[in-house]
Parts: sequence; structure tokens; C-alpha cells
Amino acid sequence: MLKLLDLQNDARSQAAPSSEPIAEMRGITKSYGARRVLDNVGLQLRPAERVALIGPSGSGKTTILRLLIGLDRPDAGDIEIAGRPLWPKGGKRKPGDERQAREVRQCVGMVFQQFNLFPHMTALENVREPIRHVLGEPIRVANERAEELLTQVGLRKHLDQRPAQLSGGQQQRVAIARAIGLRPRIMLFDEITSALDPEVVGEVLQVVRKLTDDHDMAIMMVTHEISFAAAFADRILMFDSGSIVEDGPPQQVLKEPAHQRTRQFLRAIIDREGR
Ligand SMILES: Nc1ncnc2c1ncn2[C@@H]1O[C@H](COP(=O)(O)OP(=O)(O)OP(=O)(O)O)[C@@H](O)[C@H]1O
Repeated sequence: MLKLLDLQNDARSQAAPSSEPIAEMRGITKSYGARRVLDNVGLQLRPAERVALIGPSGSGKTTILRLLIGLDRPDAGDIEIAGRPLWPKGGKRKPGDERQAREVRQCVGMVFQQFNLFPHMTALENVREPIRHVLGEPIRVANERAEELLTQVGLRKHLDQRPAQLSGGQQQRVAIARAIGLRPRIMLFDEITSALDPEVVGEVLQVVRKLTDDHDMAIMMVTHEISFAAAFADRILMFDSGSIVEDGPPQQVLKEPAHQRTRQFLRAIIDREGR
């Protein structure tokens, strides 16, 4: 359907289809008050797989990421990360449950639309301190790793600057370096370019591409950058009203969508972007 997309998906060693999922959701239902936001959603993410979540505003994409990192709890259904339940199953809470949940969540990192950096810390400290305090690395090791990551995202000259001294694109690059510094097995990106000026969107997406190529991890990304999703993702999930209505490789979902709502959604993007 799309002429807007030149579906150039780089050759990359992709997840073996037979590998065990690194994350799995089954029968997930979630409501906020009377509003049902997700309705019996199931999905799997395989190691090193890159999945883009697209769909209209309010269709439940961010809620999926929040559930996967344990910021929200589903009303019904199961979530497993690396083969372990994110939430202990039913019944009374047992000693050790919290520790298990913490350990499971440590497999997952997330970058948000708003960069959420600590304003009183420098770029280096923002990346270094979680490595020290979450991973328990000595300061020398944490410092080295933080410097290396900030160099990889092009901020070698900005190590000692605080967030207020950095542009939005630079702050987001610090946030990406910080999340990757914790060596998650799964990275979640939630509309990480939406708060940025259009001219720096490309540079931030390039950083995502480079860092995720260098650090082996599975990725789930909510994005409105459809061309980027087409080039970056192995698989695209289209959400509509709390359900997944398409699930397939970019070629299939973007060029031959099965669902009328997907065609409308993509058409609206083409019209908006004037392509
Ligand atoms: N904490 C909350 N309390 C109440 N309603 C919420 C909460 N979080 C999300 N919602 C509602 O749930 C619905 C789905 O939200 P969600 O953020 O998952 O959608 P989305 O597909 O990511 O949308 P967008 O593309 O606009 O970010 C929306 O109607 C939203 O208003």
C-alpha cells in the first residue's frame, strides 16, 4: 500500500524463530476505571528481536510497555520475563516475592518521551550512578562504562554538563546511554523522539540503531516514525482499541495490511507527512 516507505531493512542476525521468548504476555486485560485499555492481549518477544508498536493515540501501546517493565500490573493475564513470572501468581505474598520481582525487572530497561534525567547530576553521573547503585559496580568500573557509553552517543565533550545545559536531543542520548548502561536484555522505547525538534530526531534514532546493534538485546519500541520502524524492526504490531490487529514483518504490515483500520491509520500518516 505504501509508496512512502522504501522498505530497506538492514541485513542483521535476527532472532531465531525457534528461540524461547525473552518476554511473553498472555491474556492481558487492563482497565483504568471503567475504561478497558487492553483486551485479552497476547504477545511474544524473542531474544534480539526488534518489534515496533504502532497505532492510533490511546490504543494501548504505552500501557503494554508499562506492564512489561512492571510499572503497572495487569487486571488479568500473565507476564513472563526470561521465563519467570513478573508478578507472583495469586494467593498470599511470600517472603522473597519482592526480590524476585526486582530481579526480573532488572532484565528490562526503558527510555521515555520525557528524558527523566536527574537535573542536579551531570551527564556522566546520570549514566554512572545507576551502574553503581543498581548493578553494584565499583565507581571506577561504573565511571569507565559511563564514559564509554556517552562517547558512543557522541557526548564525549559534554560529560560534565547538567541536563539544563544540554539540548533535548542530547538529553535523550544521555537517557539512552543510561538505560543501556544497566545491560538490560530487553529495551523499551516509548515515543522517544516525540518531544524533540524535528531536526534532531534523525540523530537520536541513529544512536538507537548504533547502540542496539552494539549491545545485543531485544527491543520493543512505540513510535510514530513509521519509516524508521520499517527500516529498524523485524516485526510490527498494530494496535487498535486495546487489541493487536496486525502482527508481521514491515513489508507485510505496511504494504499489505490485512485490516481496514491499519490502512486508514497509514493513510493518515501519509497525508500528514505529505509524502
Ligand atoms: N494511569 C492512567 N489512568 C487513567 N487512564 C489511563 C492511564 N494510563 C493510560 N490511560 C488511558 O488508557 C488509554 C491507553 O493509553 P496508552 O497511553 O496506552 O495509549 P497509546 O496507544 O500509547 O497512546 P499515545 O500514542 O497517545 O501515547 C488512553 O485512553 C489513556 O488515556
